Amino acid sequence: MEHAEVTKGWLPFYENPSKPRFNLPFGAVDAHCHVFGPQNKFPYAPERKYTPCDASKEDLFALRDHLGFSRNVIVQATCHGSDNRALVDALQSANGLARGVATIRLDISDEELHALDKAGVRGVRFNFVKRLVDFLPKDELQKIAERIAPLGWHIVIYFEAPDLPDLWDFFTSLPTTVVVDHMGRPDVSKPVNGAEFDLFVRLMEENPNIWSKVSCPERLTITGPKALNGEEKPYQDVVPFARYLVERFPDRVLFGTDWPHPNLKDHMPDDGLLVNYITQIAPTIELQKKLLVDNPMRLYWPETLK
Ligand SMILES: O=C(O)c1cc(C(=O)O)oc(=O)c1
Repeated sequence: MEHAEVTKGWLPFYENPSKPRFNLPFGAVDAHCHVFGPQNKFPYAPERKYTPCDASKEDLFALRDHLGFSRNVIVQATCHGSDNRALVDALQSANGLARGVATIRLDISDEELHALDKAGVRGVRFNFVKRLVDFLPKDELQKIAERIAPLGWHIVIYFEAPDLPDLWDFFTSLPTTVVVDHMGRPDVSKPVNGAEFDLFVRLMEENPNIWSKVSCPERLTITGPKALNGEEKPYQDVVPFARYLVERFPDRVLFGTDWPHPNLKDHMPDDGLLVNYITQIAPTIELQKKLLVDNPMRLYWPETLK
């Protein structure tokens, strides 16, 4: 099998992250993380826009235990396209402690859809970030939405803030719960009460089916400080945005590490310090429990709550 070279300048995930000072609440879910390959078993998709370092299920589960999470939600990474085999393999190895978000095409058969559901997939991802994917036409996405809705799945959307006005009608027409990746990627140099983030807040305010991941400060930050070298209050420029959403929509927010942090150019965070970041955006025990336990369990393991 041909071995693809890792994209130039690719930053590998942080080795030996520190132990978080923040004790995660019992049953905490890392609701956004990925597995990459390993490519000799699960080759990357021909249409991918980057080739990462492998980041295996074993590495992911070891990180989960080290940081003190109980469960993972593994999101299909764009480098695997709509080939969900690495995701399914990880889900099947997780003893029920992982759920998945897949990427699918409309030509998927009902049998394949049900196999994904059985493996633990509970959602599909629609990606509108130009540097990551060639978009699928919206009418195709609409049809995918109609196929997955009867399974009780939800839709994860990834887009950048300047594209929200154009995508608004599409997003608000979706028939399922909708989860926005990384707060819709606000420009954090703009005010938290400015027009750009106001629009995002309005999206959530007017559409009770729309949730947000308050993840990826390491991606959104401009002035840091970075989660490195023991920094206890990292990414202060992102805090007001995430904290606003956590306090205003406490029952519709999720947090994930985004490990292994694809496409970071500037630095690779120490994941232990990234966990400490959570106390800045969810300052009370009650908010922490909703963000890290109650909300992800309701969305991904509802059967355990009956
Ligand atoms: O911003 C990114 O580069 C990025 C990429 C991917 C992916 O390639 O799936 O997922 C993410 O959550 C974020």
